[in-house]
Amino acid sequence: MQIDVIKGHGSGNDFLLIDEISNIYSFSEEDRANLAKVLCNRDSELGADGILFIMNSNHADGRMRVFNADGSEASMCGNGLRLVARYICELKGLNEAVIETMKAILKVRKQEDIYPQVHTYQVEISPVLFELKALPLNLNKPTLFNERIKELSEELRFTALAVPNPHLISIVETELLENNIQKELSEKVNGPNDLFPDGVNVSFVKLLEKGSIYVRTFERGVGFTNACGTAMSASSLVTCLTQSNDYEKVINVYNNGGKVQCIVHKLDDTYTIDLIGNATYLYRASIQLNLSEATYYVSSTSNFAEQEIYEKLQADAQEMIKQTL
Ligand SMILES: N[C@@H](CCC[C@H](N)C(=O)O)C(=O)O
Repeated sequence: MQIDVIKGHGSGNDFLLIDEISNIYSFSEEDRANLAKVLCNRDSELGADGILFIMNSNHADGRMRVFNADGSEASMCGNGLRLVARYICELKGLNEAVIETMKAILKVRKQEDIYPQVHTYQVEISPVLFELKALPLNLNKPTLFNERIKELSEELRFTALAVPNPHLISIVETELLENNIQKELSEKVNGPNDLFPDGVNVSFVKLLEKGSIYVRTFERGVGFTNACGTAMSASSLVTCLTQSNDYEKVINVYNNGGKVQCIVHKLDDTYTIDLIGNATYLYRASIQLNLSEATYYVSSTSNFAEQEIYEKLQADAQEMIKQTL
């Protein structure tokens, strides 16, 4: 069969967008998982961190389903939602929209460019849940805020939250970004395990200066990615809870793929986060696919001329990381 995809990225977290609004593909659930495994394979022609299926919704302007590179489905994807926001807004001629995700209907809107000529979208990250059963995390306590998990590390402190995909966040010093600790501990908990039956995304966060943080994430179902939007949002919230940053103020979040901005809102005990950043298209591709044999080839591509401009944002972000990390 032939399918058309757009490859795009948010902060270098790259995805294949498949439009099931304009095309009738009729994928089974098994097909979706297999598509993710086959097309996202980095040794194949396309390769990506995941697939974003863009679908019609009965309750919203569109619906997003996210599959990680290993074929697992995630409840949410912040960087991916910016790409889907752009796709749906452009398809339907909107400046703002609501998009159905697995666990919530979320507001998205086109934003002022975060960097000259870089397509920029703002997406809502919500609901935010601290109850350990929401991740789930099997510890004998209701929540985990800046505390040790003895099974994982004697030294590090963690906060666990679901936004609503599961995240484990640790605020660290630079030395801890320079060794293998994050990879080693992430590999223990990334996939299903006794502590996190559904696995977890693991982020190390370094405070750079007031209003600026650096976040690196080992993602469930993928491994280290250039950036993870939900992780950067969750990390921003954790730095507000620890009083290193302020609610309602822009937090610049640097990552290995560039930079986004987060604004954390607190209303009584309810938190929501605005995630603002690029939604960059790389190219459009037509694929000839043989799913039963798990093979495909790309029959044609056409480039969007957006990456060169994005790389200026990325170079500025890398300079900031180099100077402050
Ligand atoms: N990179 C995404 C998150 C994708 C899902 C994640 N790997 C999970 O399994 O929860 C983002 O930008 O939020």
